[in-house]
Amino acid sequence: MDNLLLTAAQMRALEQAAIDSGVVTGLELMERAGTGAVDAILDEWPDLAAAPGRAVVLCGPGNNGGDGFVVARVLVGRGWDVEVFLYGDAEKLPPDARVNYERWREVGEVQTLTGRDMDGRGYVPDLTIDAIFGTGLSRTLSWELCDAVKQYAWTFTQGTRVVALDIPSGLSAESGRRIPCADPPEDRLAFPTVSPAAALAIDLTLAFHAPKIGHYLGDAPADCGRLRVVDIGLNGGATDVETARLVCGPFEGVAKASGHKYDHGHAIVLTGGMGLTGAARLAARGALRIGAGLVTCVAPGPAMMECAVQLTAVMLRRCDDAAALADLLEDDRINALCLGPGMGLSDRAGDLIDAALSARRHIALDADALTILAERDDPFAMLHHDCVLTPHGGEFASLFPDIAERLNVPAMEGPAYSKVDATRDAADRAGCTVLFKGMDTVIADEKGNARINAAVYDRAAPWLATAGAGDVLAGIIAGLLARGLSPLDAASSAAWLHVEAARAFGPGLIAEDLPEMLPQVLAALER
Ligand SMILES: NC(=O)C1=CN([C@@H]2O[C@H](COP(=O)(O)OP(=O)(O)OC[C@H]3O[C@@H](n4cnc5c(N)ncnc54)[C@H](OP(=O)(O)O)[C@@H]3O)[C@@H](O)[C@H]2O)[C@@H](O)CC1
Ligand SMILES: [K+]
Repeated sequence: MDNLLLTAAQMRALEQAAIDSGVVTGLELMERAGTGAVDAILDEWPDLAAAPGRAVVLCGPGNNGGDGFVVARVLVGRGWDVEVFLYGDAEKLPPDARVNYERWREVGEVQTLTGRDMDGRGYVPDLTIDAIFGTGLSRTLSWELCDAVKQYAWTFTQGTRVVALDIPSGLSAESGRRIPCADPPEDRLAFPTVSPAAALAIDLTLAFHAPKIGHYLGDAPADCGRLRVVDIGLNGGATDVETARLVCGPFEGVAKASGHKYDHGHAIVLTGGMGLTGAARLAARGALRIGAGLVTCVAPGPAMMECAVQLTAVMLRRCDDAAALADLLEDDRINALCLGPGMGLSDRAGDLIDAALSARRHIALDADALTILAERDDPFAMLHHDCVLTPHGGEFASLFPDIAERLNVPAMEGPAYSKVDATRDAADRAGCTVLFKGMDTVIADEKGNARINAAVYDRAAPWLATAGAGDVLAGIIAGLLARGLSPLDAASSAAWLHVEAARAFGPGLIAEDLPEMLPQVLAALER
């Protein structure tokens, strides 16, 4: 289950296609955006609807600024007192924005958005509208703009509701990251520049038509405040360019159909040595709770007793070396493996990984398995398209150093390289599905499909940052692979369920709780 997210270029293409087809003009879309924004704001804060107040609208040089002029005019029409500032040259506004600039000029003044005078208005507005940049931001922001917005924000953000039109100004609609501000002049070096997106402390972001990919990545969830979508009457989201989708639920196959236990697969989880089996046992519990028919922990001799006293429904087999694992995998009912949690970095662990990869099963590779691969000359030589790699940021940088470097350099111009691009490139190189963890988990496969499982906005799950949570995720993936989901669907569903389990438990969560919350999460899906 998923929802389409758009790049800035796709949004422009949709808009252009609608305009070219003659069903709507750009001016009508801008009117709908501005009117829809005011409706959404007054719906969000009924006190503002009940008593019109004072607003400040900060407009920029493109169509986002045009939306701002519409908002200003509509607010005045509803009894508001509005001041408008423009960053840029009114003569150079694009045509639709220019029309709305002129319409606004019939209603009120336009002041210049500079550092001067921004901090001395003599009142605190009830509402501030950020309409400086939208999806067209394409390069480093000038110091003068950043300074002006900072001065305004420092004086007024306490007490004013701040709303960003489409996306907070300064954020890339592709990467969700802040595009840097230019360095200050020599005599202002002591005054740090701050991105308008951060300085304004935005309470609400109103995305027009659909969320953009950047709304769910990088700095955006912290900078956007709440995120709402404003319908501007554009049809659908179909584009001919591959894009990313937001994971909004588990994929087909997670709900359990009737059948014998072997119809639901047999997952095995390789443990570490004595004293190091906890991570694998957590993973195994996740695999079993998500419905794998059978789950077996596979442990070396010295760790057998430790596992035996802890496991009941999860089965246990001894396996001392790669040859023993290869023998075990002669049983073709074993259809999925989980490798890595607590496995250690020994040569034995490396040999076990090779034996597993040679046996061509569905395999979730996590933690130590990723570290072992990253140390190899060719980490991806033995991977195949039934594998899922689940790196966090550090593991991703070890496995794909050049891709991580490209992702981490500040984006000076658009469209910015995003975590979606990076994960897609990583999956292409690895030849399998990659799940790049974070609050903005991105899942991509080797065919170019990409999805975002966002634990942000009203799905925030801060309690997931706890030891062992990643091991459970790897186990849930292995369980879903055993049940026959494709690597992309297994990884996406697992990421979604993992966040839902954390949210269902709430504060105080520890990793052991995650598998135990899955029945409740699954039951809620059936209601
Ligand atoms: N698509 C749709 O369906 C609809 C879109 N709508 C709205 O339009 C918005 C997109 O409009 P947009 O393309 O004009 O982009 P926007 O962000 O306003 O500004 C770009 C301008 O800024 C300039 N510029 C760029 N970077 C800069 C910098 N660092 N410093 C200084 N200047 C910089 C750039 O100049 P240039 O690069 O051309 O030199 C250009 O002039 C979208 O977010 C939504 O709000 C709605 O009306 C409803 C329908
Ligand atoms: K904006």
